[in-house]
Amino acid sequence: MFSFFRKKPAPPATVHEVQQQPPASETDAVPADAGIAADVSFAADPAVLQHAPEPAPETESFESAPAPVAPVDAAPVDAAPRSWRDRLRNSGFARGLGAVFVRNPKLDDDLLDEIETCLLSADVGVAASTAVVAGLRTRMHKRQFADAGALLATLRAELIALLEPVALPLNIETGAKPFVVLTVGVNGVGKTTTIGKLARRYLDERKQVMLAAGDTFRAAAVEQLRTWGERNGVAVVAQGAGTGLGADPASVIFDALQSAKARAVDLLIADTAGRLHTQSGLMDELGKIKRVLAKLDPTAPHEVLQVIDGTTGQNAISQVRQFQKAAGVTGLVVTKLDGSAKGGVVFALAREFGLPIRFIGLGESLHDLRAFDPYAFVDALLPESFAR
Ligand SMILES: Nc1nc2c(ncn2[C@@H]2O[C@H](COP(=O)(O)OP(=O)(O)OP(=O)(O)O)[C@@H](O)[C@H]2O)c(=O)[nH]1
Repeated sequence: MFSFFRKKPAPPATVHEVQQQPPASETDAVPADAGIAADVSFAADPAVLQHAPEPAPETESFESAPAPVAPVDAAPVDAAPRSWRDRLRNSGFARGLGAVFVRNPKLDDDLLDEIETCLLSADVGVAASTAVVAGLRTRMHKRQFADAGALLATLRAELIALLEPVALPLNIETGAKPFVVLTVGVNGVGKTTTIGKLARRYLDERKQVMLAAGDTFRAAAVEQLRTWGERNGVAVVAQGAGTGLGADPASVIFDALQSAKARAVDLLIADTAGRLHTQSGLMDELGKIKRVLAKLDPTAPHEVLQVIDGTTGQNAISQVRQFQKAAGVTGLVVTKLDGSAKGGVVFALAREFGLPIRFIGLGESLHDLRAFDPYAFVDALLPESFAR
């Protein structure tokens, strides 16, 4: 079904494989002439050569077998989005606070201790939990709450106030063309899946999107992006030979930016391999990717988006600290908040770093990557009767 082309450009330039399939139902979402399979040529460029040690593969074209279905493709595209509350139903936060308030408890220090325990066990973190409960305690001692309901209303307001400063949407309309998003994070947090969902979101906004398969460590990640790209009409730049494994990620992403610029793409989203924040060599590689991108566009990447697994708990804090140091993180995505008892990490991150939380992942469907909305998030976590 899908045609793959392996090209042998003028040596010794890198060979990257690029495919574009017009989407079955949205041909107009991506202009026909946006396809880059037919004319991609990677002319020898000193900057490319400097970062491209891979030998060029033989020229070859063949019909591929259907690619394996990646999770993001398997997700029903047009399934009706489920509510935040529905998605966060398993949150320990919601259950814990619900249990505390359901019996209309007495306004006393024990109640505040119970609330603090709920916040701590949902991974809100010591600093944020203590600050929130201390504020409630002061007001309670000043007799500012008529009943438990009034206290809960203030708790809601305090939690929203913690999150509001970080609820800053990702704005790709900055004049940068393309706007470059470099996606980073530890292994398995949901980077590749998030990229597929993000690409879909911006395709739906009629943006021309390109993906760079900079995860040259995990074959499935490259396949996942390729499959996704083929089915949605999004060009994917990857190392040309088969899996693309072992290629220099900086080189792949550099070439992707070059292609994206040549084709006036609006948004380039680059995947990177998962790495432990404690692996200093791999962390340094992110710095190299940024330096190489800056050779083509001194303002790129325009967003370094760190994906955090919302079930990670407080370890998320040290992850962000290390990635911020190595890659200058400018925004966060917190995934897997569905099915997590620990959604409180969002508050801990907000308080600790003040970094924009761009999106949160509430499930595996394409609709489940939501722009971060602190009101909807907090109301989904609090007992239903108190949500505004
Ligand atoms: N429930 C749930 N699962 C998610 C969410 N986001 C991602 N996942 C799942 O998390 C798993 C890992 O996702 P990947 O996108 O492969 O993770 P990755 O960060 O690219 O992995 P590495 O390349 O190994 O670093 C997949 O099974 C995804 O479907 C989410 O918001 N909710």
